Parts: sequence; structure tokens; C-alpha cells
Amino acid sequence: MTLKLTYFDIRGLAEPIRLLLNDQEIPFEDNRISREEWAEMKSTMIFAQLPCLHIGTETIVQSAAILRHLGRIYGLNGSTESETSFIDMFSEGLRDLRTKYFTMIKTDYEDGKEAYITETLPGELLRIEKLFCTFNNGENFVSGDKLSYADYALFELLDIHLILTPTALNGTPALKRFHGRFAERPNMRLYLNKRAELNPFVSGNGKQ
Ligand SMILES: N[C@@H](CCC(=O)N[C@@H](CS)C(=O)NCC(=O)O)C(=O)O
Repeated sequence: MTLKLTYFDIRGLAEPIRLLLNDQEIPFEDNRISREEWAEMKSTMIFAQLPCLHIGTETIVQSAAILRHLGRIYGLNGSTESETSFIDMFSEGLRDLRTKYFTMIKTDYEDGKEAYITETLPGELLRIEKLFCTFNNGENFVSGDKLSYADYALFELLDIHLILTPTALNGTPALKRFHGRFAERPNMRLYLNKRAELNPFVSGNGKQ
């Protein structure tokens, strides 16, 4: 089965998907397109947006649907209904914070960054940390002993906040430990080192 992930040459909404594929050693074509190519392609996309995953003969869009699809087929979606629901719930919570982050980055970076860092972020991260500590006191993965797609989404969300402010995780020690641990998974380390050479922007407007 061939996999082709199409997105822009930024981290954005595709990066948790790239992290999962690289960490799991799933071969895929990382198709990073230019704005000119996008202008040609936009009208052919289901919701006129990216990312898009071609997987065999299937086409899947919507970043969360892509991540969940990969989670289901590669065994990264929990082992019971209750685990899967927890993973979904956790991911949707992450999505809410990611939306706040990208809204600030895209619409209010100059005026809103400081307030986001000092007023919005600490409470949001504390809530995520509390939920993360549900299983094994946060010493393993989101859903306990078993890795899931949510771990990739969590890692990327923490990582982009560390770019925004290097002290982002100082008030959430379990999340900080998770970030450090996860970055040292051998395939993650390989990918992160490779990515560091290219250093793509988090967002299309170059603010991060
Ligand atoms: N809900 C969608 C949002 C997709 C989205 O906002 N994509 C943006 C890039 S991050 C896009 O395609 N922008 C180009 C455009 O709308 O023309 C998802 O999660 O995949």
C-alpha cells in the first residue's frame, strides 16, 4: 500500500501525521507543495484544503481524520472502546489549544503573544497535564502503557509551544518529561535531527 501525504512545506496541521509515519517507520511520500502548485490543485480537494493523504486507492482529508485512520490501521488507537474514547477526548482537547495557538499566530501575534503566553497558556497546559496524569501518573503515554496517535499530536503541540516560549512547560513537569522522553525515541530523534537541518516554519506566515 503506497502512502502520499500532501501539504505545504511547513509543520502546521501535517506535522503530527509526519511524526507518526516517521516514528512508526511507515514509508510515505512527503509531498510538500508550493503555493503555485496549490493554486492549481485547490479546486480538486474535497474541502479545498490540505493536508490530504492518499493511501492505496483511498483519499482522506481533514488532519484529525487522517491521524485517526492511521491510528486504526497501525494499532495506535487504544485496545478497548474506553481507551479509544479517552484518546479521542484527549486529542480533541489538544485541538482546542492548537486552535487558540494558530488563531493567535495568524491574527494577533504582535499584540496578543504575551497575553497568550502569560494568561491563556498556563491554565490550558495545567488541564492537559492533569488529564495526562490519569494513567501511570503521566510516566508513559497518553493512554497509559500503550502508544497512540494522540502522543504524536501531544508532542507536536508541546514542541511548538517551546518555540513560542522556551519556558512553556516549566509549570507542567509531567508534560515536560513526556516531551523530553518522546523526542529521544530513536526514530523520532532521527526525524527531528533531519528536520532541524531544514527547519520548516510552524505556520504559513512564518510567525512562531
Ligand atoms: N479542518 C482542516 C483544516 C485544514 C486547513 O485549514 N488547511 C489549511 C492549511 S493549515 C489550507 O489548506 N489552507 C489553504 C487554503 O485554504 O487555500 C484540517 O484539520 O485538515
